Amino acid sequence: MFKDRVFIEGLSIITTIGVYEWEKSIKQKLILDIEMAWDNRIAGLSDDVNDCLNYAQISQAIIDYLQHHQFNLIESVAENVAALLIDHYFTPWVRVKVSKPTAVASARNVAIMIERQKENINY
Ligand SMILES: Nc1nc2c(c(=O)[nH]1)N=C([C@H](O)[C@@H](O)CO)CN2
Repeated sequence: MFKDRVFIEGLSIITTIGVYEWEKSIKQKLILDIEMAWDNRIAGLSDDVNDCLNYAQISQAIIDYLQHHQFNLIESVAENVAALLIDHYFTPWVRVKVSKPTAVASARNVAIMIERQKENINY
């Protein structure tokens, strides 16, 4: 099985997110942890940034996307980010964890996680 990965861990984004009415007029912090399948051999041999899955470019794209879209559920955030990574950055498999650390006062964190893959590819 193909094992190479690119990670983005602890990506912090301030955005409008939440189910309740009072949440729709404020901004809250989300933390994203992302794991993307990618063949790192080409970039590892060429040492050329154009050959890699560029975590800096992708981080900025996710920040821009979430600052311009509003969701109720963190599940929807994860689903849309996974689709962005598969459809626009061509990663064949992703794991996306979305944390909303300030959502439950008595919990250190709450989060959901999904794994998605490009259709017809098994990872
Ligand atoms: N599984 C989820 N449960 C809840 C969510 C969510 O996005 N996913 N959201 C809320 C509210 O927005 C909450 O964060 C307000 O504190 C409740 N449960």
